[in-house]
Amino acid sequence: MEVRVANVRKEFDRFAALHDISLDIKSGELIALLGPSGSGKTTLLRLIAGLEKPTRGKIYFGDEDASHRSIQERNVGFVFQHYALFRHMTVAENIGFGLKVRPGATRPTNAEIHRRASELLDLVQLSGLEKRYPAQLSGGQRQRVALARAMAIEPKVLLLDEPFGALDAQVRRELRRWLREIHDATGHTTVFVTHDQEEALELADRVVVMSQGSIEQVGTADEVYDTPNSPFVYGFVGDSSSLPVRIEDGQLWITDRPIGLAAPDAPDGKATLYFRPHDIELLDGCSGCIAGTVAASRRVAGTRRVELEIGGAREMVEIELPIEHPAAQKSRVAFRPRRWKVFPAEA
Ligand SMILES: Nc1ncnc2c1ncn2[C@@H]1O[C@H](COP(=O)(O)OP(=O)(O)OP(=O)(O)O)[C@@H](O)[C@H]1O
Repeated sequence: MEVRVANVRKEFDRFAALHDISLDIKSGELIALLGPSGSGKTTLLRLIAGLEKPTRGKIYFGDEDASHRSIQERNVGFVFQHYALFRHMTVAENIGFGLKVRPGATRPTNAEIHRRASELLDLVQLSGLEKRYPAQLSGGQRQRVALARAMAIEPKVLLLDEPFGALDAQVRRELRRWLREIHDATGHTTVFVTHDQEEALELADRVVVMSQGSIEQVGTADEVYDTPNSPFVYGFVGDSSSLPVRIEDGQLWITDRPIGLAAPDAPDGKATLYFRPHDIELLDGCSGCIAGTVAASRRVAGTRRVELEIGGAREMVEIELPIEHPAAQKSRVAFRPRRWKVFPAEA
């Protein structure tokens, strides 16, 4: 089911948690809402679910305006961070619950509910555990059951609010891969909330980067990582380095030197250059590049982070080199970023 969020604003006591958000989610897509705490991810998810009503704007399910439909009428499946399984019900009963409480004629027979629960247990790779109670499962297993329960009602949309947030890093990574496989097998339109950029980039067809109640950028993992469209996205999705520069006639300068980068469309004046610390080309000589003195260097996992003091500008910038790269030992390093962007300097 395609979902369209059209100019949605959400206020709580006049505080705007979401400012006029628009987002088109395609049928069968796996979308990650990514942003820091308080950016509005959960509010957007709850609006799509029907757990909140927009202050302004509309939410469409297909062609239908669903803004005032209840969560049951929207037929969405929801999984929360903290396993909301019924403690006194077995795994199979938990999974079948949504079907069992369906009214009258729409309620499947017990045999059908049983069959559906078995199918879903197979899908989430928990066959054999149907008679266990939630307390007898690991955290990761409980979240698989929660997902099976959400899928049992054949939802039009699956909404997952940090479903792996309470689990340790390794289980999270396993479940992440597993969720992607389940999604590819079932094709549910899925919206996934996370504040973990690695999770969003690995899992989602498209990532929606949110900040302070607004959408900063929507794109595939590659688009959001390789071509961030704001300083916020540079900083939040992956590592970034920045340097104050000046633009004159479309050329970038640091103090009295042009650095060999052209931004013909940028207005003259102060600006900030952003790039990824690893996405650079080291140069031997330097007429038209960025040059600096190695001030510090440290090992970070499989790479070496080198802090350069940029001549004259008294600015520090960080680049990333292979661990044993000789340039890290040299006192002078010259480089040019491969992919970069300039944004007007903040006033
Ligand atoms: N029911 C509410 N009443 C008042 N303010 C709320 C309510 N729900 C959310 N907010 C506020 O709206 C803003 C967005 O909250 P939201 O929970 O959507 O953020 P989030 O990005 O999901 O954060 P987190 O990652 O911490 O869950 C926050 O400033 C929050 O305090």
